[in-house]
Amino acid sequence: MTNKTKTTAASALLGCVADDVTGATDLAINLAQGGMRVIQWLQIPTLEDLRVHEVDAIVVALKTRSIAPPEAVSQSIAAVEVLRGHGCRRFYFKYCSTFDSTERGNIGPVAEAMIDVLGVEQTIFCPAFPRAGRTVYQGHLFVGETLLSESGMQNHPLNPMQDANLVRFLSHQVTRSVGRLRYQELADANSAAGSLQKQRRDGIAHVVVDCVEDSQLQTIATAVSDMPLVTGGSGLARHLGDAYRQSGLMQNDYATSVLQLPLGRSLILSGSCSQATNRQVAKAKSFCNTWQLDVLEIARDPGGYQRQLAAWAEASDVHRPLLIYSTDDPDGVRRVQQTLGASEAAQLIESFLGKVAVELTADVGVRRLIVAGGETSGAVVHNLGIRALAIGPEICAGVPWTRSIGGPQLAIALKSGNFGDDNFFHTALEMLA
Ligand SMILES: Nc1ncnc2c1ncn2[C@@H]1O[C@H](COP(=O)(O)OP(=O)(O)OP(=O)(O)O)[C@@H](O)[C@H]1O
Ligand SMILES: O=C(O)[C@@H](O)C(=O)CO
Repeated sequence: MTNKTKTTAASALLGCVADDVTGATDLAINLAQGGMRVIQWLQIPTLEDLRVHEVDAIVVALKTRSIAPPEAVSQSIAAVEVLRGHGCRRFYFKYCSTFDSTERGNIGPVAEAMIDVLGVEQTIFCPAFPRAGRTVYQGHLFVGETLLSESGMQNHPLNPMQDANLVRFLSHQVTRSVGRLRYQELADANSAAGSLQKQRRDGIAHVVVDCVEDSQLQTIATAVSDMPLVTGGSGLARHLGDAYRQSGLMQNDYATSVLQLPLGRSLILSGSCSQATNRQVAKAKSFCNTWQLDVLEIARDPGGYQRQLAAWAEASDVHRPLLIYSTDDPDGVRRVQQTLGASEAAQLIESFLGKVAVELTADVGVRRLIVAGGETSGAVVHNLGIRALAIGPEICAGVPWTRSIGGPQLAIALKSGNFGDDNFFHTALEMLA
């Protein structure tokens, strides 16, 4: 992405709407690695905003994964309208590679509303991201070697995933029929495109796509390059640049940006309760000043608790990163939820971590910020008033360092709950050392 301010940037080809902030960053780095220039907005931009940055792909990060379906639909469509108004000709709806949703939505309702507003007959559902261990076979989603519903995601605090059969699960969320693009049809792009076409003729609007390896993502990207709307995780996005170049929609292949990232103290805020984040937090305790949030105490006296935490941060060793977390195992989460209610607890923690981010960047000199968890990240960037992100180098599959545009000058890494190996936090901070 160029940083030059222009008033007449050409229209971006691809307009993307992501249902959470870490998912959007994951999408952005994958598009960038496919040779596209990308900007990520943290709220719906204005047409004026979009004229300033010359890019090939615009990613709009919403926080619609866990809200009521009508509200998710209305925000997503508002984003699509701006992207279409800007001149985008291809659209991408990004959700989690673990298909995070409930029987009511929001993946199905949002995709269906996008189908309607864009006037298309069909879209695909491709959560697969083999490089991050997400594969789909016979319509079933796997995390590593395990079915989604046995992967730990069945205990998710907001959207427990208890059915790995995506055709069945998606069917509960949509009004039109759901089909499959089968493993056997992925031998080449023509065979995949042929199957999609046949299903389109048969009136199948939603097609769940099998995919167990990266080369199949390439095949799928080529097969769908003429589809106005695709939906999925971020794996497919890595191959869209090539597919669009092959079909003549894009000419250039851009290298990923080298970003100047600010110097200052490091802070890790973790609100994800995924198995991966639990392991990463456990590892990070050895090199961080560490504070585990007492959620019930926050509920009792949020102001007093925040003052205690700020005093601790102020007094702590400036050479060690700060680690503040509500991350807990399923029993700990259950105890909190039984007392406060699941969504009340979530909102309380998110808003508290958002305020902590504001206070510690303003008062303690934090300039490098890592946030774990999509909902948590959404709350933190909104509290900080950051408008957009420039995408930098990749830390691990799906997680880049980024630089804030608007709000405080920060290097920020937004980590999806399930991403990264056990040493993720250390690796991320070492990259900036
Ligand atoms: N100890 C806790 N008890 C109850 N709820 C918690 C606790 N800690 C965090 N939460 C809530 O759980 C939710 C975790 O969602 P979040 O999206 O941040 O992480 P994730 O789902 O693991 O990540 P991703 O969406 O990137 O996969 C947040 O709303 C958070 O506030
Ligand atoms: O697709 C993924 O797994 C992530 O980008 C994500 O959305 C997790 O919240």
